[in-house]
Amino acid sequence: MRSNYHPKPWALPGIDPCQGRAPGDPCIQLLFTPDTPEVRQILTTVSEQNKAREPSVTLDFESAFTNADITKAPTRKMGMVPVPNGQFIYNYTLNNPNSTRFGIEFSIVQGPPKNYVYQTWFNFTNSANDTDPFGDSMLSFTRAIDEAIMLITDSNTASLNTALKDFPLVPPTLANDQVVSSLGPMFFFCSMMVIFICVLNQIVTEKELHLRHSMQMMGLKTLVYWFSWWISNALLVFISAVVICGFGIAFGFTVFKNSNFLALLITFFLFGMAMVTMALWITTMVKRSRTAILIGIFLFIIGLLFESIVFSNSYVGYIWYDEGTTSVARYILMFIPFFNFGKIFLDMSLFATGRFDLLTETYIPGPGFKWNDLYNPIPTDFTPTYDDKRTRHPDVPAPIQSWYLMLMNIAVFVVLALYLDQVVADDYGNRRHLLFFLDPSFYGLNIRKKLTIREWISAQQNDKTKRDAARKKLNGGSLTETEADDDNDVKEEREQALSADFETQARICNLQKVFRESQFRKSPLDKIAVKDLCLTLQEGKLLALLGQNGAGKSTTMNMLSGLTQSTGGDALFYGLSMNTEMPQIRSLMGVCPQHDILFDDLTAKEHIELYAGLKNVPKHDIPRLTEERLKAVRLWAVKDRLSHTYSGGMKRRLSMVISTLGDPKIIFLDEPTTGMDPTNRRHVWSFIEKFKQGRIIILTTHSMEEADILGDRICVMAHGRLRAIGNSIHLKNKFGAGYRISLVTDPGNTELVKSLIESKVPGCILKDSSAGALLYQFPPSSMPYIPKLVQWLEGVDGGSASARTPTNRSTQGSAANSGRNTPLQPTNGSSSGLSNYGDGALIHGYGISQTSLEEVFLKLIRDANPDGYQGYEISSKGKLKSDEKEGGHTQLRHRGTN
Ligand SMILES: Nc1ncnc2c1ncn2[C@@H]1O[C@H](COP(=O)(O)OP(=O)(O)OP(=O)(O)O)[C@@H](O)[C@H]1O
Repeated sequence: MRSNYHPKPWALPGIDPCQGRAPGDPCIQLLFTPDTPEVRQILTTVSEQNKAREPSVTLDFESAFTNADITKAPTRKMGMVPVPNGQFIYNYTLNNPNSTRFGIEFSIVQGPPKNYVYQTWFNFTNSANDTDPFGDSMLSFTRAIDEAIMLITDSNTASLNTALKDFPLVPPTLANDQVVSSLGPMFFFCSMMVIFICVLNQIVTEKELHLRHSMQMMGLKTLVYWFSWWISNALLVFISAVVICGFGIAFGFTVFKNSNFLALLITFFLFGMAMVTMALWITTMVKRSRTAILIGIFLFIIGLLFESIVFSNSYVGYIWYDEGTTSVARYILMFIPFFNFGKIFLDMSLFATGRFDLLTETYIPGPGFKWNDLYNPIPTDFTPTYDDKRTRHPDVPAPIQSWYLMLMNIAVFVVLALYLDQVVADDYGNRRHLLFFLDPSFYGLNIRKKLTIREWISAQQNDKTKRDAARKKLNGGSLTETEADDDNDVKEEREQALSADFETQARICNLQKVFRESQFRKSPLDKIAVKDLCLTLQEGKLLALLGQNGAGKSTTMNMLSGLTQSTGGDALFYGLSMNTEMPQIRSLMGVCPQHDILFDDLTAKEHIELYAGLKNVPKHDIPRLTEERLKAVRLWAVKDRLSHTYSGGMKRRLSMVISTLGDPKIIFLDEPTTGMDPTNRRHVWSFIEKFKQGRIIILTTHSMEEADILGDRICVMAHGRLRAIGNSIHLKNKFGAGYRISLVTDPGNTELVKSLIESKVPGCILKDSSAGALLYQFPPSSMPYIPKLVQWLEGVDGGSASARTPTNRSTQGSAANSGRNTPLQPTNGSSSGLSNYGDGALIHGYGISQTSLEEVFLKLIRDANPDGYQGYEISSKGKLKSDEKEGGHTQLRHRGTN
């Protein structure tokens, strides 16, 4: 602050000029009453005296105001205006704040002695026309009046009696409207932001839980998905807009009472919809719900500050339209819905409630917001002359512009949401080309020629040749594994899949999936999850897909079910190509994905109704279907419980049932029985077994028992490649170690028994011999000798060994006939017997077992991982731990295997 130790005197100036709200605006210099000759004489003297002091100020008499002029603001600079009385001065300055510089009311007592009593009205505010009694402006005025009185009268006999009074200020009764108009944008913004954050969270959670994918696999179209979100929220936004307007009116806020209801409703609705659409757009770029909520809160805070600071009054609210503010800021802000909302709500508040002028501390009442005001530029104030062009903000656009901008916001966000939804990679790595919209197939126009099966196969082969060449180049001229290394069955399967003459309902040709290290270039480090898979699939047959963790089973299922795009190859289902006709395939398809994709807040019954609806199941069939399917998997009793209260196994069963809705011809079951207890698992098996008639089913599992029982054909994958294929018996015979027989004899007869066995079964291998207990392994080459040996052991060939018929006879015969074991009566293919024919019997007991599917699986996995497979527990030397060997049969503990 400036110090002033030696203040200097200065001459008091004359009466300074009046001023309107803005420089040059109309104003009144003086309102005076009563209009008597004596008063006019005093004021004429004042005017003349002042000319010398302030030549720029002309204090001429104007024509008198009548009571009818009480609300008429000045339309030009006026001098001294006679008014009817002091009350008029009060009312006039209240109705037209800051328009008048001074008021004066004389009550001259004629005497003697003569007493000049007068009261001066002044404007005790900080803005235009401020004439506070402590400033020189007020002092000059009273000096001028007193001087004039002294000049025209005998100062020895007359006396002066002066009083001061300030102009009336804002009536405090309208304070609540001031709160609404200044805090309104903030408050109503908050209510819409709640919906915004909810939408963000719900959609991203749905994405995170893959619920959307599941619905899409069940036939939900992308546009329908977005539209359903948009329309359901439109309803919510409409209800909340009605509630907000209703509350505003019920609480009697002027901004609501004095505004056109429809205009208000549309404003809130458009703002809500713009925010909802903005949320839809943001969800396309966010994968985790936590991130979505953080973004929502961030925008909420920014918006709140914006509304509370920027749009709380017209000084800052219209700053964007000032000449000094760069228009770039305004153009950017136009894309933010809460900017557009804040602007129009401020406009409405100004029209409806007027405004509280912070600088002048004056309440300026508004005329109300009518429909037509949407098209009127914003007035600078709401004096009765606000229709006058000069009193309007020249650059502030009419309120309707905010509606147009919010509609523009909605359109832009819709386009962005739909576009980014296609080009931003999802959790499965799916994304379309940046220019996907130029492809006619995107619009359902299939201009590609439908290929014959021969052409299709040839296209797949050409494609593979190119891929191989590219990979060879990338790997420095070699391919790590080729088809030549494949097992014979796998080769045969490939030939069938690639033969146009082989008739089958579905075939997979050279299917490949590469997960890229980099989005931009190929690299030797790219993960080949599935490599040139060729398979044939037949109706009524279930194909069980086995493989270690990370073998590529789920990726295969995901590609076939359209969840992930393949990076090479194709599949044909009933003549429809997976790559180009997935929407048609989806209508034939049912999927039970690896992870349950259920809505927490829906019951089992509601899930079935939802998905049956998506699958176009006739409405009248749904109740019957619900009962039949839920009973089949034993969920009928809990059909009305919310799915989040279900156990893991129950959820799995529900997912399984969902995959069977809509009578699909192709069903993908990814580990359908994970987490189920043995009883329920058997129910599900039974259901699958019945359901597979006339359908193609592909099932992945880690349960060898399940594959053994359900699989008409079993294939084993490792490192994305098919390693073996065939029915259970075929695989056991081909890859198993053959049979194992354990015998118990007297220790003294050990050598005799050994020589007998070895003579009966050439090529058998003694694995263990201790204290009369012998363990033999018979390789597949010795299979022809096994029946004879068993007869000998049973004593039915008249030999010396004797044992009673095993109580737990193998079902191998029937299994061999059908190519697999009987469902629901699983067997490990073993039998056992116990000699009890007295002390003379050579063999006291024996047990026989065939290699299990698990052993076959483990062998194949070991062969595929010569250096040890990290998915299994291995010792430091890379050998299996000894405590994991059971009864001579190697048992591997598989991580994550049920
Ligand atoms: N989105 C992805 N990005 C990168 N690599 C992936 C992706 N999804 C899968 N993979 C890789 O692809 C390989 C095959 O995975 P997949 O899920 O198909 O195996 P799986 O046989 O189903 O295994 P599990 O039995 O554990 O379910 C794995 O090495 C995995 O790490």
